[in-house]
Amino acid sequence: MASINRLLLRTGPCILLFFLGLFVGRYFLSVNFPDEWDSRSTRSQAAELYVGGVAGNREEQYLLSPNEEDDRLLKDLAEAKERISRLEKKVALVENRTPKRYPFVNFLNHRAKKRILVTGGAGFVGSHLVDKLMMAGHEVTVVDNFFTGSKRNVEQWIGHENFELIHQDIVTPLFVEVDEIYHLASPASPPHYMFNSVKTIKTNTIGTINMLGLAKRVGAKILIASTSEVYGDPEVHPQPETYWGHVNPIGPRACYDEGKRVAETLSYAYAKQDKVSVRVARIFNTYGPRMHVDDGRVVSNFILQALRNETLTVYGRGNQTRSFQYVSDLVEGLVSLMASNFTQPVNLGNPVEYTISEFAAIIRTIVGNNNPIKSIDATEDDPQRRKPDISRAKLHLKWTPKVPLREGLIRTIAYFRGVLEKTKLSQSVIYYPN
Ligand SMILES: O=c1ccn([C@@H]2O[C@H](COP(=O)(O)OP(=O)(O)O[C@H]3OC[C@@H](O)[C@H](O)[C@H]3O)[C@@H](O)[C@H]2O)c(=O)[nH]1
Repeated sequence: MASINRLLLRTGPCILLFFLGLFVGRYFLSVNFPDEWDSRSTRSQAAELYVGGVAGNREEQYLLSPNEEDDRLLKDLAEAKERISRLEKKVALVENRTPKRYPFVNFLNHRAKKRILVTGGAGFVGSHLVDKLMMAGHEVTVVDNFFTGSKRNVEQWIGHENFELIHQDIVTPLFVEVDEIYHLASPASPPHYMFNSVKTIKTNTIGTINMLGLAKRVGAKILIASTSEVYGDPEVHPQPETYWGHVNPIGPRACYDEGKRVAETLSYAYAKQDKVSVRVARIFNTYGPRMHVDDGRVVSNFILQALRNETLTVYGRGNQTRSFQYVSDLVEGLVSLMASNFTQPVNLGNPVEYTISEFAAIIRTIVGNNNPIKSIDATEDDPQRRKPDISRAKLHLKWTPKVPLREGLIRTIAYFRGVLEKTKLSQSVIYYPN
C-alpha cells in the first residue's frame, strides 16, 4: 500500500501536467485553424497552398483574401509565361546550331558532278527538278525572282554545300560558271502570264537571250522549257512536233504563246550561228504538289473548290479537252532530254485526254464532297483540243509517262489538304499580349 502511495505521489503531477498540456494545445489549435477551414472551396485551398508554396511563408497563405489570391496567381502565371518564352528562345538558338538534316544526296566524283543552273528553280516544276538534280549529287544554282516561285519550295536545300539560291530576275544578265542550264523561268498559268503581259514577253525573249548568251559564253548545254501553247488552238490532233501551230498573235494569250515561240526561234538561231547545244521541251498541262494555291489553272482551281465545298467552275461548255501529266513524269522527261543527243523540239505530256467536264467529275469523286459543277463564261482563245503525240519522246528518250491521273490527283489533293490545314492553323494562332 505504501509503495502504491509513493508511486502516486511521484507520477501524479506528471499525469496532471499531461492533461493540462492536452487542454492548452487543443485551445491553441482551434484558434489557429478556425472551423471555416473545412468549409472553404477546394479551389481556394489549392490557391492558398500554391501561394504558400511560392511565397514560402506558411502564415501568409491564411491571410490572403480571394481577390489577393487571384492577383497572386495571375502574377505567377505571367512569370511562368515569361520563363517559357525565355526557354523557347534558347531552344530556337540551340536548334539553329544543330546541323540541318537534308534529303539523301548521292556522291558523285568530280568528273560526273555537274554545275547546273535552274532558272525558275523555286517554282512548281523547277523545284521538283532541283530535288532530282540535288539528290543525284550535282551542284545546283537556282535563280528566281519569286513572282510565282517560293523559297518554301526549295527550303529543304537551303544551306546545303551543293546548293545556291540567287534572288534575281533573268531579264538582267547573270554571270555564273555552269555546265548545264535548265531555263524554266516564266509564269506558266494563264492568269499569271496575262497579269503583266509585257513582262511575260520580256522574260521569254530578253530572259531567254540572256540565258542563251550565258550558255554561249561558258559553253553550257541549255534546255529551254517551251509549251504546248506554241500550237495555239490546234487544227491538228493530237499534236506532233512537226505541226506549226495556230496562234492568234494579238490575242490575250499571245504574250506567252508568241513569247515561247520566239524563245524556240532564238534557241535554234544560237544553235546554228553560235553552236550552242540546245534542247527544247514542249511541256503539256502538268500538275502536282507545290502548285501555287493561287495558280489559277484548272487542276488547282477544281481541287481547292472541291476541298472548300464550293461550286466547281467550268469555263464554257466543258467539252474542250486537256491531257494531264504528273510532275515527276515531266521531270524524268526533262532530265532524259538534257542527257540525250536529240536537238529538235520534244513534246512532254501524258496523252490520256479528258474533257474539262469529265475532269471536274473525276476531282469531285476523289475528294468525295459531291460539289455542284457550274458552267460559266468561256475564256477568249481557249484551245479546244489538246493531246500530245509523244512518239518522239518514246523513240529518242525512251520516255513515257508512268503516273496514272487518279494516283497523281490523290497525291496532289493530299498536298492541297495539307496547305489548307496549315492556313487554318496559322489563322487560329492566339496572340497573348505580354
Ligand atoms: O477554273 C477553271 C480553270 C480552267 N478551266 C479550263 O480548263 C482548261 C485548262 O486550263 P488551264 O488554265 O489549266 O491551262 P491551259 O491548258 O489553258 O494552259 C496551260 O497550257 C499548257 C501549259 O504549258 C501552260 O502552263 C498553261 O498555259 C481550259 O479549257 C480552261 O478554260 C476551267 O474550266 N475552270
